[in-house]
Amino acid sequence: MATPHIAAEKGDFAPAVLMPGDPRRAERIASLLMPDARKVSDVRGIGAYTGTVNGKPLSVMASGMGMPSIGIYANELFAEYDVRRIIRVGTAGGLAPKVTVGDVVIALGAHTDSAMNTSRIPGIHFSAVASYPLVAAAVAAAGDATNVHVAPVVSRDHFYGNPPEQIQALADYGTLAVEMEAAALYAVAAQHDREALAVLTISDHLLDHSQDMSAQEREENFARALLLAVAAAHC
Ligand SMILES: O=P(O)(O)O[C@H]1O[C@H](CO)[C@@H](O)[C@H]1O
Ligand SMILES: O=c1cc[nH]c(=O)[nH]1
Repeated sequence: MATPHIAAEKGDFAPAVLMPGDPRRAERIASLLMPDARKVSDVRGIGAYTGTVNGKPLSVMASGMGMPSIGIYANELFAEYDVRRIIRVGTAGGLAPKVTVGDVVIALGAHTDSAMNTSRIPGIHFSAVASYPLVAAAVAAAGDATNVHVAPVVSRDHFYGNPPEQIQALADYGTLAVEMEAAALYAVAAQHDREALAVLTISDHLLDHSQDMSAQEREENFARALLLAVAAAHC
């Protein structure tokens, strides 16, 4: 049984899926975590892998970039493959002085400028929030690490051209980072009565670009976030 975007059989996916944006990061995570990983789909070059970690089943699949893309994959995984939880393992731009490059943000909620959530419930400003048990598991796995934060992020439709006054206002409201998928993921999970979380590594900083990661570093630097994501996947 296939969907328009996933060529896999029912049962090919584990109940928990780790979902980075980058297909190469997905491949890296799968080979790092799961020596027994097998590729279960490769439509559009979006590899999906299933194996086990410490004897527990896990899948890894990329989302591509942006809310429409993650919305498609999350919908198909929840609706057709009986996936119960998706944990995004992404990168994000820091937007407040409190975070630095390499820090991890557990995204408690996600503001958005996307019409995808505005149009969900007419007349309502939808609150895109993470699933509490997954947040709790990730926080517990972080222990007393000082470079792990639990806070709202903003999911934007545009990568380029963040309006400075908007970024400042978001920071004033306690928002720590900007990325492009969490708000849609949280909404799709709520729609399907499933669970979701985004664990984000700060890859660059909007206020100081001197420490920004290269494309290669963005593909490779996810070890700390991965520990928290696996804890949430298997809680
Ligand atoms: O590194 P990923 O997980 O793709 O996440 C971030 O990077 C991409 C932009 O470069 C967007 O998808 C954004 O959300
Ligand atoms: O600045 C950034 C970095 C990663 N992802 C984003 O969407 N923005």
